[in-house]
Amino acid sequence: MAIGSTLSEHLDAEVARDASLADTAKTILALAAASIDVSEICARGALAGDLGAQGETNSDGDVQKALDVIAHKRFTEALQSAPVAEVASEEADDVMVLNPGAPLAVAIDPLDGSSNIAVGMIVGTIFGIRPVVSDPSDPNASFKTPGTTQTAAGFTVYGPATTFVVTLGNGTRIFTLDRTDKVFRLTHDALKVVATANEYAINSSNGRHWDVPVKAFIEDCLRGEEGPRDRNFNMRWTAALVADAQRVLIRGGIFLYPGDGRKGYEQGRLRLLYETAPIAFVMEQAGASATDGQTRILDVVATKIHERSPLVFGSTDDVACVAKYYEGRQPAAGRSPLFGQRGLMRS
Ligand SMILES: O=P(O)(O)OC[C@H]1O[C@](O)(COP(=O)(O)O)[C@@H](O)[C@@H]1O
Ligand SMILES: [Mg+2]
Ligand SMILES: [Mg+2]
Repeated sequence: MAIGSTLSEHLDAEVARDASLADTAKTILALAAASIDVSEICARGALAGDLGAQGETNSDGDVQKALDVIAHKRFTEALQSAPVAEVASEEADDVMVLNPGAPLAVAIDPLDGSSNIAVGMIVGTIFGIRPVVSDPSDPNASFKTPGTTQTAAGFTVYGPATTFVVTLGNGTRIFTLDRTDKVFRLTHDALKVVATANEYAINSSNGRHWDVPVKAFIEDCLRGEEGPRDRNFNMRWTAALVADAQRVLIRGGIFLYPGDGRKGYEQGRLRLLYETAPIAFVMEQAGASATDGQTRILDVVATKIHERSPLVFGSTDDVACVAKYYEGRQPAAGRSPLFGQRGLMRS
């Protein structure tokens, strides 16, 4: 597809390739339209009111900000006009029933990176689309399938530019909002994430709570050229998963939000259905990887809709390197005499 083509044109091409994606394509268009509206609000910043004003606590224990609620409302309204039967939103306790009998279910994080709202930094929206599973005895049945059942996934980044990142299982592409025509235009076709890079993202203020493999991995990165990884690393943490994910797609590197020792953080902070599974689908379709440390994220099945999952994603060699630490094959340099010498253990 030519650079500059619209998201609509891309979706038409995907449906021409696979007619079973027609409902998914309609749903993506509804999500994109809502993203443009939320983008307009973000672009007004403080002129749009106190978007960071605190309200109720959501089912995950996070205090909702005004923009969380606005985005939830706008996206669920938009999905009402799409072939979507059920929505699992971060900002709703239970699965919402929109159009009974429709074929699709959507998991959505309407506003990702909420702590950035009040300071005017990057935020986003994350979504995963999957087929409805009818089970009269379980209202959450559609969301209890592995991430591999997603027909599409993606995210919007409300940053200096608004971008819409999407996969329908045929590569990952980035579309950038053309504010003049109010359409998303293709700017990054069929992304291919580099196999390794010298950049990692982790909230290191949690370092003392990490488990041994993550501590060892980060210690070895910090040792730079003098450690077993033989090179120096740069660190980035935007506090918005979407922004870190877009950077990894374009520049490579690795992102980690592991489980840690804090109460309630045993499985990390991020939610499987509307954060880690969609990001994993986007990453794999761009040639990158995503794991919870032991298991490929796309193989994990949720047992409840707000379930959390550790998340490690990014350049394949770097993710494989973290997996080695989890397998105990790569302890931090200096931890054991066996691994203490530079160059003995290379990733
Ligand atoms: O505040 P922390 O622990 O650094 O966590 C930041 C992470 O939490 C999130 O903000 C969670 O998403 P929400 O803002 O949608 O709850 C991610 O975007 C981000 O990567
Ligand atoms: Mg989020
Ligand atoms: Mg959120």
